[in-house]
Amino acid sequence: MAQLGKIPATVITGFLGAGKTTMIRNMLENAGGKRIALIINEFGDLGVDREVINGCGISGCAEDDVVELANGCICCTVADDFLPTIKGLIDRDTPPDHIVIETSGLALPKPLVKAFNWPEIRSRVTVDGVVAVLDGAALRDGLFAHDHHAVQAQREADDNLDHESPLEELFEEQLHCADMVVLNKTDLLSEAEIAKVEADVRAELKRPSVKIIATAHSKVENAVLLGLGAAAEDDLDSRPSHHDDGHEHDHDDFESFVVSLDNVEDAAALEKRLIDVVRQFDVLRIKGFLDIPGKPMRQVVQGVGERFQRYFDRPWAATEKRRSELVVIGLHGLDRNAIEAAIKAS
Ligand SMILES: Nc1nc2c(ncn2[C@@H]2O[C@H](COP(=O)(O)OP(=O)(O)OP(=O)(O)O)[C@@H](O)[C@H]2O)c(=O)[nH]1
Repeated sequence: MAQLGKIPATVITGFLGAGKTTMIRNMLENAGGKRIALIINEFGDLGVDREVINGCGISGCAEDDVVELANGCICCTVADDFLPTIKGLIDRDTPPDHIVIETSGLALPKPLVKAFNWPEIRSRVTVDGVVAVLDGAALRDGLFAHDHHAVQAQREADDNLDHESPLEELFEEQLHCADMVVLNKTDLLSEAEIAKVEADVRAELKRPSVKIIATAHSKVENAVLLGLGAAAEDDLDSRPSHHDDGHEHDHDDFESFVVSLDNVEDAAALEKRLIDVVRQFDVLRIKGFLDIPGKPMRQVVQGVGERFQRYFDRPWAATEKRRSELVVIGLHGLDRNAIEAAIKAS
C-alpha cells in the first residue's frame, strides 16, 4: 500500500461556526489511546478554539499536542507557518498517530492539501481525508445560496465585481475538496428540512462517492472520520477550486476585531445586545470569554449568526488576568465603532 508508514492527517474544513471545534473535542474525548496531534487555525486574534479545547480538561490531551497557527489564515500562510509546524510534529521523538488540522472557517482547503506534496513531508504524511462540516441551519436559511445582505446587492450591481458571494464561494471551495461531508446541526432542522438540505448538498458535490453524514453536535465516531485513506494530495484534480487558474485569493471579503469589556455583571443583557448587533450589521460570528464578577469560572460566549450559547468552562487560573473579550467576525466594511458602542451600551 502506497500510504504505508505515513502518518495520516485529517483536514477539517467548514464555515465559521459550523461545528469544527465541537467535532474535534468529541474526537479527542474518544481517542481511545490514539495519540492525536491537533493544528488549529482560526480567523480573528483571540485564539478561542485552542482555549476551548484546552479548557475542556480531556485526559490524555497534552497541551503540546495542540498547536495554534495564529498568523492569518492557514491557506495563505502554508509555507511560513504550516510546513514548519507539521515538520516539528513528525520530527518528534514520539510522533503522533494521527494529525488533525482545524482550518479557519474562511480557509480554502485545497492549498493546504497541495502543501502535503512538498518534498519534506510528502514521504512521511498523507492526507487521510478532508472532512467538511456544514451548518445545516445556515444552509436551510440560505446563507450560502444567495445574497443575504445589501453589501451583496452592491456587488451584483457592479459588473466589474465577481458575481458570486464570498460566502457562496467559500461553501463551494470547502465542499468540493471534501472526502466526507458532515451535515451538522440537524437538531435545528425538521426531517423534511434535513432531506432538502442533504439533497441540495448532494447536487453540489462533484464526486458521487463522497458520503454525507447528517448529525447533531458534530457527533461522528472516530472510526468513521479517521482512516478514510483518501490520499487527497494525490487526487487534487478531482477537487475543483475557483483559484485553480492562479486567481489570487485573499480574505478581504471578511474582517474581524476584538472588543474588550470590563467585567460583565449581566451576561444575559449583553447577549441581547450581541443579538441586536448581529441583526443590524454584517456580523457572522462572535465568540470569546467573559469575566462575571463573583464567579470563579470564566464564561464562554459562542454566537453563530443570531444563535448564542454561553457556558462556564473552567476556573480562572490564579496566574491569569480575568478578562472579558469577544472577537467579532463579519463581512468586510463592518462599522467597528458603532458595533463596539452597541455592545458596550448598557
Ligand atoms: N444547536 C446546535 N449547536 C451546535 C451544533 N454543533 C455545534 N453547535 C454550536 O455552534 C457553536 C459553534 O461551534 P464550534 O464547534 O465552535 O464551530 P467552529 O466551526 O469550530 O467555529 P469557528 O472555529 O469559529 O469557525 C457552538 O456554540 C456550538 O455549541 C449542533 O449540532 N447543534
